[in-house]
This record gives sequence, structure tokens and C-alpha cells, in this order.
Amino acid sequence: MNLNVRKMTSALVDPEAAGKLSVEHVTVVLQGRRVLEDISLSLERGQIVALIGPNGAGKSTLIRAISGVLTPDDGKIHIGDVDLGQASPWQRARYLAVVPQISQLPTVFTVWQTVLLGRTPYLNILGQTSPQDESIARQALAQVEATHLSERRLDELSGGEVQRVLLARALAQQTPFLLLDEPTTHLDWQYQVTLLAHLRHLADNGATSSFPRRGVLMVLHDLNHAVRYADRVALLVAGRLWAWGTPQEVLQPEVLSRAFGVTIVMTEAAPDGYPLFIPLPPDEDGMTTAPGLGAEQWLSSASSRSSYPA
Ligand SMILES: Nc1ncnc2c1ncn2[C@@H]1O[C@H](COP(=O)(O)OP(=O)(O)OP(=O)(O)O)[C@@H](O)[C@H]1O
Repeated sequence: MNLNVRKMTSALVDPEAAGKLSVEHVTVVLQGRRVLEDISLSLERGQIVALIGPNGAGKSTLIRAISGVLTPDDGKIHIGDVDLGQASPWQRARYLAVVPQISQLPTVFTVWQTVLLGRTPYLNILGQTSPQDESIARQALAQVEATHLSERRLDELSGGEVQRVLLARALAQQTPFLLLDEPTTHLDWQYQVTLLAHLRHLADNGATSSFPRRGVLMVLHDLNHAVRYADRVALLVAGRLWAWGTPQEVLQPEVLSRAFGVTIVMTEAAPDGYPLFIPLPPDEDGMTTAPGLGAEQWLSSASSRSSYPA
């Protein structure tokens, strides 16, 4: 019975036709607190959206609301014409793959079993994986350079290795949209930039020619990654969308300093043409100021000196 329902809902899913994920006026109340309030934003195929904001702002909650782990108290989330609130978990899994924070993981599986779980939405009526599923899982592991870890258990891996395996599972799911909650946490600098460049490639070209242009929504704490890799930035503060737009529009030191409660300066361009964001250490009163300059003066001079590449 259940299997037939699965077959029917699968037939209704057309991820290829899904061009845009829309979050419309979403509010989430947890234990009587409005953790998200009237959030609206969108993610198109081919785009990377960075979700930034201080601890506790609601970033993970928004990822959980979009992925269906929790139900918004108000508002809607659509992919194309599909209302995700009405979609079965099976349908959602054909549209969205999620890379959660590592702390949310079961660790008893091997790497191979974990990546193969990404093929669950495509299993045949007997629940078996096909040679094609296994080939796709192998490719996904190779893409994150983790083939050599296949037989290891997740609880035997370093944080960075687990992060890459989770990305492989999401890639194996072959969905048009990817949601990643702090994907660069635990990764060393080489793997951070490799991962982000790979996500950029997935957004621009897709993993395979048969599945082009993904939409990527990711929580980032490093503003220097957001400025380089995102097409749009959503700044959440205390459950509200403080700013939404291009990196040039949102990543302004005055806005960021107010949002994070620390003086953030934007310095001259790095060799690749992007500005650098640096939080200043607090002084004895707990405030942060630039050495030798008042914060305001520093911020205005930093703004006027900094430029974004075209
Ligand atoms: N199940 C829950 N019940 C009650 N409150 C919750 C629950 N989950 C999260 N919260 C609260 O909701 C707020 C937003 O949490 P969330 O994890 O979305 O923040 P975040 O922006 O992802 O933070 P961080 O950067 O620290 O990961 C926090 O104040 C948190 O304490």
C-alpha cells in the first residue's frame, strides 16, 4: 500500500521543471517564542544564497523549516508550483537535499551506507538500490575526495571528513536545490575553498550535463566566503530579515557591525579583487574600535576605500 503511494507521488515530481524556491512570509514559533518572523526570500537555480547572522538569529531554523523538519506557523514555501507544506517527504527529497550540522548525525553507518542513503528517494519498489544508484553514490564520494573512506564508520572520522561525506550524500540525492547548514565548519582552509568552489560549479554548471544548475542555500559565518561565493545574501538578526540583496548591498560594514554587535571593518581589496572583512577585538569597555581611529571614522574611511570587483 505505502509503496504504491510512493510510486504515485514520485510520478508527480518533476524536479527538472523547478526553477525557483520561494520563502513567503514565514513565521516560526518555538515554545511560545517567535524564532522567525515574516521571512521572505528566494533562491533560483544557478544561484548561491548565503544565510548570515549572529548566533541564535534563526538561520538553522529557517533551513529546518524549508527542509520540512518543522512546519512554519505562518507563511508558505514553494518550489515552482509545488507547495512544500503539502508535499510528501518523498517529494521533498526529490527537490531538496540537506547537509545538516554534524551534531545532528547518527554515527552508526559506514561512509558507503551514508552516501547510499542519498539514493533513498529513487529506490525501486522492493527498496533495493540499482547498479546506477551505486554508480552515482561512487561518483559523489569521488567528487568530495572521500572514496578511500568508504568502509569507515562515521564515528571514526574527523569532523572535516564527516562534512565531506554528508556533502557526498546530498550530491548523490541529485536534487535541484541544496541546503547546507554551516558546511565549512570543521574544514581546513584548503577544503573550505575546494568545497565552496565546487558548490559554485554546481550552481553554474551542475554535477553532470544531465542535471545542470543547482540552487544552493548555505549558512555561513565567514563573511569573506559570503562575499566571494554568494549571489545573494540574507542577513538574519533575532529572527528577522535585516537585509536581503546582493553581497554589495548587504555586506556593508555599518550594517554588519550593528547586526553582530562588534565593529567590523572592510579593508582594501585582496589580490582577487574582493574586500576583506575583519572584526576588531573589544576594548576594555567591551566596545570595539580600530587602533588609532574612532570606529565611525574608521568605518567611513574603510567604506570609501573598499571596492568590489565588477
Ligand atoms: N526546539 C527549540 N525550542 C525552542 N527554541 C529553540 C529550538 N530550537 C532553536 N531554538 C531557539 O531559536 C533561536 C534560533 O536558533 P537557530 O538554531 O535557528 O539559530 P542560528 O542562527 O542557526 O544560530 P547559530 O549561529 O548559533 O547556529 C535560538 O534562540 C534558539 O535557542
